[in-house]
Parts: sequence; structure tokens; C-alpha cells
Amino acid sequence: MTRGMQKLVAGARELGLEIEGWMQERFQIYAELIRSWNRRINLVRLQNEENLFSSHFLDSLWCSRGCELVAVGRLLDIGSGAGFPAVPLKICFPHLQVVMVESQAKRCRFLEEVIDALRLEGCRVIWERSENLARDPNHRETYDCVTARALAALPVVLELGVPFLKRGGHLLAMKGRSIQEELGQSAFAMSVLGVRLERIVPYVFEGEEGRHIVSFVKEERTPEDYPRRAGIPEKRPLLRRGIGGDAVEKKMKCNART
Ligand SMILES: C[S@@+](CC[C@H](N)C(=O)[O-])C[C@H]1O[C@@H](n2cnc3c(N)ncnc32)[C@H](O)[C@@H]1O
Repeated sequence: MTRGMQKLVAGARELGLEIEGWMQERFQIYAELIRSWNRRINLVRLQNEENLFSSHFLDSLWCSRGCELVAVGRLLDIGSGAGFPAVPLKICFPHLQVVMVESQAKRCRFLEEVIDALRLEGCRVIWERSENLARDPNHRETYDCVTARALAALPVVLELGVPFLKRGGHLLAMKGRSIQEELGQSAFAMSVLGVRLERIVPYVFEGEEGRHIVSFVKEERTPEDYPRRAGIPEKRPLLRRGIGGDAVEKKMKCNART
């Protein structure tokens, strides 16, 4: 077993997850595909093999602390990129019905190859902006769980993600050190969209510090006006105007990738 795989298996065990042999094989194939595609298209910043297994695969599995994934049926991952956190979650929780929505065509082609190579049944990718997909009645208010990693600042993640949730469903935002500041900026978006903060799970592991899973629960139907049309949530985040909105907006752009 490679050192990367050893770290993944040990880290997952601390989360109460057993990565069985057939799951390890899938992680191995997934890692090979990422390495090979990464030479052609920009998928992830790869320092070394260990970094892929811990900072990406293990990091993704921390979502399991955000809500009871065993009780989740439909899960939507917005802006999956190379497949995080959706693919590691699907490998370890095979019962999940997973949809990945991704706006870049090349990344969607990569994700389709991953689904085929790993034989991930009940997992598909949609090439679309999430703002548009959220208008589709087959997707709007139909998911038990929505995940987002390195997608955007928190008020933007809320506007993109909450419309997909059923009442009682969870939005899991994977965030870095700026979490308190971003939460402070999210009060207005939370009240407009009808969600409440359920819990913040801080975590660290070797090579990663200051990480958080932020879990929200949807309490009310989302007004039809949200999300606004493609690009607007990012350009004009849901902040209450007149209290330094513009200054906050500029700062939020810096926080988007954490
Ligand atoms: C920084 S990458 C993060 C990818 C992955 N979640 C990860 O953690 O490595 C953000 C991804 O979200 C996609 N994206 C950004 N806005 C989107 C939107 N509104 N709808 C769908 N995909 C979007 C981008 O194309 C990009 O692949």
C-alpha cells in the first residue's frame, strides 16, 4: 500500500469509515486518472501523491461529519472540478445518488471518464451553470444534501446551493480559515433563502490546518427569485446594502477559494 493510501485509510478510520479493498482500488484508479488528465488540463494543484490522497480525498470525506450521509438519498455537488468532494463520497457511500454540476466542459469530460472507469452507478455529471440547473423542476428543491468545495464565498454558495434542497436538507460548505468572517457576511443570505446554521465542524490533519465543514439546514421554501441569473450571485452577493456592502464584496472575492 502506498504512503498516500495508508494516510487515507488511517484518516478515514478516524472518521469512522472503513475503506475496504475494492474502495482502495477505486481511489487508486481515480488518482491515476487525475495524474494523467492533469498533464493536459488544469484539474488540481498536485504537489505529490500523498497530497492528493490527504488534502483532496481525505479532505472530501470530512463532509461525513456535516450530516448523516447514510440517511441521504440524493446529493448534488456544485462546481465539482476534479470531483471533490463528490467522487470520494460516492466511493465510500455507494448508496448515494450523486449529481455533479460543473460549468467547464473539459472538467465534465474528465468526470464522465471517472464515472465509467470506476463504474460509479447512480452518479452523473451535468455540464451547466448551477444557476440555470436550479430552474429545472427535476432538480429544484429535490436534494437531501448539497456540497460545495472551493466554489465561492459563503453568501454565494448559499444562493447557488439552497434552492436545490428539500426542506430539512443539508448544505455542506467546505471552508478554510476565513469562516467567521464569511459567516458574518451570510446572515442576510440565510434569512432570505430560508436556512439556518446547524453546525461548524473544525478539523485538521497532517498537511492541512484551519479547515471547516459548515452545515446548514433548510427550513423554508426558497423564493422563486433565487438564484438570480447566471453570474449575478458572484457579482452582487446577497449582502444587506448600505452597511459597507461594496467593501465586503471585494474582500469576499479574496476568500472565494478557501
Ligand atoms: C476552484 S474549483 C473547485 C473544484 C472542486 N470542488 C475542488 O474542490 O477541487 C471551482 C469549480 O466550480 C466550477 N463552477 C464555478 N461556478 C459554477 C457554477 N455557477 N455552476 C457550476 N460550476 C461552477 C468551476 O468551473 C470550477 O471547476
